[in-house]
Amino acid sequence: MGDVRLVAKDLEVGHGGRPVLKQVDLSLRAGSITVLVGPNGCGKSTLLRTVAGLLPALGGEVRVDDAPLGSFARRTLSQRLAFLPQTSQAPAGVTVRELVRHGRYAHRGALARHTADDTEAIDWALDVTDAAPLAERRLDELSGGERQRAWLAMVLAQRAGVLLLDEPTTYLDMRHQFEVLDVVRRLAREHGIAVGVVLHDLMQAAAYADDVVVVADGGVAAAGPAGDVLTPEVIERAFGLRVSVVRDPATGYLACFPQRSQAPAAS
Ligand SMILES: Nc1ncnc2c1ncn2[C@@H]1O[C@H](COP(=O)(O)OP(=O)(O)OP(=O)(O)O)[C@@H](O)[C@H]1O
Repeated sequence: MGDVRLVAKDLEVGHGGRPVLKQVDLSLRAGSITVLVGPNGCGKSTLLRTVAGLLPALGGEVRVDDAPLGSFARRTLSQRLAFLPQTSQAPAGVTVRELVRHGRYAHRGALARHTADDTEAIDWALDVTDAAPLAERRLDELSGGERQRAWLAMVLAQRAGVLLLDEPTTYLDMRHQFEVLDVVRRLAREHGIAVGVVLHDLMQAAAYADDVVVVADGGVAAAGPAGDVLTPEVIERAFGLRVSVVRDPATGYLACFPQRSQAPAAS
């Protein structure tokens, strides 16, 4: 198992001093994907934004590469940790390459000249997200899936060891959802990035997670390896939904199926 890149201990998160989640422990390891799941409004985004340093913690601590989150200046933190929020806005008319170049501001500042390192990081980020053919296209002319790959390329160009993604598959069709998650898995496996990702779809969580954190009822309801955590009991407790969990013999991936009260119509 890879080194711990980000750790949260006894973390309390919330808004305006009002707690949403308490006693959260979380570890993100190099080369590993940790998926946060939980019902709507349970606090997944609040947790991710707090560990990204965008919301103040109400209690407990977050450490990145073994240093307190608060000890980093914004730019040095961006070199270690990249965060892609649920929705992002770009200036009108910006091209994909210009957007991805923004990811390098963490390293160079907005006004500094670009170096060969920057060009290499931008080309790598475009390449690994299959966004290179889109590089000169305007972001506002792309499909939702193409645009999402461009945003992902932008955060990758930061070349951070920790990648936090808040529902990166929203608005994507099934093929593009899996394409984006395949890219994320490749980043973890081949580049040793520690990934923390919020996903709504339990099928995707089961297929891509090394570890799962189930957030519900004001805290962490269960956490650990996907195969241990994604059980019918845990899912029913957290989501109020009865499911069957099976392992696909062809791929070895876990899959969750809702149990319906009515049998499917005969074909
Ligand atoms: N900026 C804010 N100010 C005050 N309360 C907020 C703010 N953002 C979120 N909340 C509240 O915090 C709680 C957790 O919201 P959060 O967005 O973290 O949940 P979530 O699990 O990510 O939800 P979803 O699955 O619907 O995206 C909710 O009760 C929400 O209303």
